[in-house]
Amino acid sequence: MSTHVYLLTGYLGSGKTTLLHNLLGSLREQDGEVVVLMNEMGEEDIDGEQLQGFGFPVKKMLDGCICCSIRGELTEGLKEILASLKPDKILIETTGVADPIDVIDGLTHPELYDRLDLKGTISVIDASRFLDLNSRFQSTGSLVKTIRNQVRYADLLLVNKTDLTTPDVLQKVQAKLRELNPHAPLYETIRSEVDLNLLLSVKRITPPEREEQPQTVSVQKSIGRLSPMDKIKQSLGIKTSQPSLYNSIETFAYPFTAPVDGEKFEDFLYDLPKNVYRAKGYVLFHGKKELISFQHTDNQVLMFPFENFGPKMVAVFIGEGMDQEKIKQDLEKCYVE
Ligand SMILES: Nc1nc2c(ncn2[C@@H]2O[C@H](COP(=O)(O)OP(=O)(O)OP(=O)(O)O)[C@@H](O)[C@H]2O)c(=O)[nH]1
Repeated sequence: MSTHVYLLTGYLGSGKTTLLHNLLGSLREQDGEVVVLMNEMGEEDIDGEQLQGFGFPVKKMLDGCICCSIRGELTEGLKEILASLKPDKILIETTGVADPIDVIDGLTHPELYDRLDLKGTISVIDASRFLDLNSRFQSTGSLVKTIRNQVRYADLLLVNKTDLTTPDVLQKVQAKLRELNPHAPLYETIRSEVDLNLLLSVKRITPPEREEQPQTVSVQKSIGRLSPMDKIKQSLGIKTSQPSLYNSIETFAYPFTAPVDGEKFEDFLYDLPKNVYRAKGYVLFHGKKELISFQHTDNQVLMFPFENFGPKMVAVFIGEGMDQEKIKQDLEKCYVE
């Protein structure tokens, strides 16, 4: 029997890890082996630390983006998981800037094709930022395709963070999502809370249901038949040699050398330039004992005490064209003199 695979996608900070938390919490009460495969951009793993403790193996790929190591790490990782753990389900959380098509490429590697059954792609959308990201990236052209593909190729859409938006904006978000993907079931959520059974019964949307894509499919005429990977691409209506848009995204990690002033650090996060899409990590505030886990997306800063076993004090930044030196200098001003 093949292993069921669920792909969790969505832009940076949309709520994928929160969804994994919820899913693992519910799956713990059911039978069957579950393995989580996640990748974290940058050198440090922040989300993985927070997923420990559910009793399921969490396999991490830290070395860059899932889509760039598709024939290497993802394939090798999956092969290893299948051989050693023989799970019933694999949940894959992709980095927020992965194009689901690239990941589907990896899953359709010839050696894995028969052993994995991709049940569907679940896309988490940050309702409070979707319209802004869509128009902002449209003007730069850099990530808009990835963001749209995360919607377009989803088999189920979770419109998350509805608590941070108004009914009016929500309606516009839904209209835009429906334009991109008229068929996927769509659920509004807060903190990615949704009935587990709805997620697990996700079904791949088959080609006739998909909107016609403007791109033409380049069939391998010389061979006369399509490889499994190209079949998937064809079914998705895309070219077989689509370049990844990932290249323009960069990450860096900054290890803290001492505790910081809490207020200065909060200001630092709020003042981060717009081209820093995400910052997250663990930090110690001067005079306090407990570690603080922080999360930053462009309109939100969240901090909470973190009592798990001791992760390193580190900040990870994800963005485009970031002035790393300036960010590090600003961060160092947060140390207590
Ligand atoms: N207000 C609010 N916050 C949320 C909601 N869902 C998630 N969050 C918070 O948003 C932040 C980002 O959520 P994550 O689940 O880490 O998002 P992600 O998509 O895994 O982020 P990346 O790993 O960077 O791609 C966290 O601090 C969450 O607690 C929501 O519905 N409402």
